[in-house]
This record gives sequence, structure tokens and C-alpha cells, in this order.
Amino acid sequence: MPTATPTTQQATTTDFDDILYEVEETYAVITINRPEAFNSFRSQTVDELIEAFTLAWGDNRVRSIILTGSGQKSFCAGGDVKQKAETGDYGPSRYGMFRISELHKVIRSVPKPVISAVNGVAIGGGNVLTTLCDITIAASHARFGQAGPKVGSFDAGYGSAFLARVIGEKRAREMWYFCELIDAQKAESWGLANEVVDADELMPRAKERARALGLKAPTALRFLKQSFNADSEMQTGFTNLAMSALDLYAHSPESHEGATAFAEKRDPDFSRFDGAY
Ligand SMILES: CC(C)(COP(=O)(O)OP(=O)(O)OC[C@H]1O[C@@H](n2cnc3c(N)ncnc32)[C@H](O)[C@@H]1OP(=O)(O)O)[C@@H](O)C(=O)NCCC(=O)NCCSC(=O)CCC(=O)c1ccccc1C(=O)O
Repeated sequence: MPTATPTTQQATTTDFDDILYEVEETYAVITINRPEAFNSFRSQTVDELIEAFTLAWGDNRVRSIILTGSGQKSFCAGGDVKQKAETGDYGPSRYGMFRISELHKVIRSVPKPVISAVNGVAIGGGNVLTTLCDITIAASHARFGQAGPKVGSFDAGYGSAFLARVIGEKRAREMWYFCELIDAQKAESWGLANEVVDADELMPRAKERARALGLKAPTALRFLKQSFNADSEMQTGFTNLAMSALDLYAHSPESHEGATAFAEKRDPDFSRFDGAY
């Protein structure tokens, strides 16, 4: 695990295509900036998010990190299903890999609290991202859900196991099996959100919480985060297995039918696939 030793002053803003990265006062704000695609992520987005979290990790000015999406409609709509329907993958990536699992791991490993400011829909891989954040603040119009079984995908790692730990087994199964969105109030009552605020209060409140974290002892926060993580660390093994399984599944006709149906704006027809074995 990398350790942050004092280095020369780092950049406050960095050029990215799919995200925005800014350091303000004692916190970094990372914004998924693909509103035309409902802030869904492609491989490049994931590469850039990993880089942004790594920058925040090594920057001694940064005591906490806010993750949000641009606009009012979407926090993150998960994987870019249209891209997947078109090319069978999530598009070109710097390292030739779709590194979603590494993104999950860096959100957990960065030894600074991560606050998700959920400004709209958090669905599929987007719901996994907010679930993994240390603290979630939701706008009152935010909605949360999983979508994999509708579009031919699943996250059998943190996306299911850690979600179950956060909201409970029955609720996690309900979310994954039925793929229905829940509103912000329900998310709060299920423990998926720490608090719900009006939309125009979302970023001010997230920044207020970040400022409060900036006053706390950083080493104590670091050990606490690592301590909270330790108890669910065995799920990392499941995550590695899950991603290998998903890699195989993503090339299957069933998965292709899910993504294609979404891109073609029709209901998927999974009737020809045999789930009995
Ligand atoms: C988000 C919706 C509920 C919003 O519904 P609505 O308000 O009615 O708006 P729409 O008209 O549906 O959408 C507006 C506009 O945005 C486009 N869009 C929405 N979502 C996506 C998306 N995910 N990818 C690409 N484009 C998207 C939509 O097509 C519209 O475009 P127009 O051009 O205006 O027509 C609803 O849109 C919805 O349900 N979206 C799909 C959500 C979804 O299925 N997400 C993916 C789930 S699977 C996933 O995230 C896997 C992620 C992942 O990569 C992963 C994670 C962890 C482990 C492994 C993996 C993996 O490899 O798969």
C-alpha cells in the first residue's frame, strides 16, 4: 500500500476529459462529467477517476474527498451501456483494461474519508460507487438502484457483498433482483445515505462536512478508515473472483442481449437463456 510522504506542492486542477478534479481548502472535489451520457462511465472515465483519487491520496493539503456528478439528473448511471452495446466493451483505456475493480479498491484504500454527494440517479455501478464511499449525502430527488439483471451485468463482489453489509441481506437482494430505484428518503432509512438535503444544499453541505473533517486528526481518521475496512477486507477476494466471472459473462449472448436492448430502447428478451445449470 502506498504511503504519502510530503512532496513538492501539487497541481490544484488537472486536465481530464471525463471528470473534473479540483482542490479547495482542505478537500478535493471529483466530479464525473459526462452529463450527455447520464454520467455513466467508460474505461477512460474509470482510468481518470483512479488517477484523481491517487492525486488526492498523495496531496497533503487534501484531508477528505467529495465524489459527485455534474448536473442535477445523475450522480452516475454505472457502465456506459451504449458503448458496451456498440463495441462489446467500455471503450479504449490507457492500460488496455477496464479497471473498475481498481477504482473500487482505491476508494476503499485512500486513507482519507470519501463523501459521495448524490445529485441524482445512482444506478448500477454508480450505486456501487456511492455504497463504497465513507459517507453519503443525498439530494432529496436522488434515487438509488441496481440494474445489472436488466442489462446483462452483475457485481458479485463489493457491489453485492458490501451492499448487503451496509443495508442488510434482504434489502440488497431486493435491490439486485428487482432492479427498482428507491428514493432518497428510503435510502436514508435503509442506511445507504447518511442524510438527505435539498438539491441546492447538496454541495454546500458536502463541503461543510469536508471542512469539518479537515479539522480532525488525519492520522486518527486514517487508522479509523483502515479499521472499518479491515472487517470487510475478505470481500476483496470475492471481488477479484467476481470480476473474472463478469469478464467471461460480458462476452455471453445473454449479456449482449441486455446491453443491446437498452441501446435499442426495448425490453430485453432473456427467455432463450437457460439459468438452470
Ligand atoms: C438512469 C435511468 C434510470 C434514467 O432514466 P430516465 O430519467 O428515464 O432517462 P433516460 O431517457 O433513460 O436516459 C437519459 C439518457 O441517458 C442515457 N443513459 C442513461 N443511462 C446510461 C448508461 N448507463 N449508459 C449510457 N447511456 C445512458 C439514455 O440512453 C438516454 O440517452 P438519450 O440519448 O437521451 O436517449 C435510465 O436511463 C437507466 O436505467 N439507465 C441504465 C442504467 C444502467 O443499466 N446502468 C448500467 C448498469 S450495469 C453497470 O453499471 C455495470 C457497471 C460496471 O461496469 C461494473 C461495475 C462493477 C463490476 C463490474 C462492472 C462491469 O464490468 O459491468
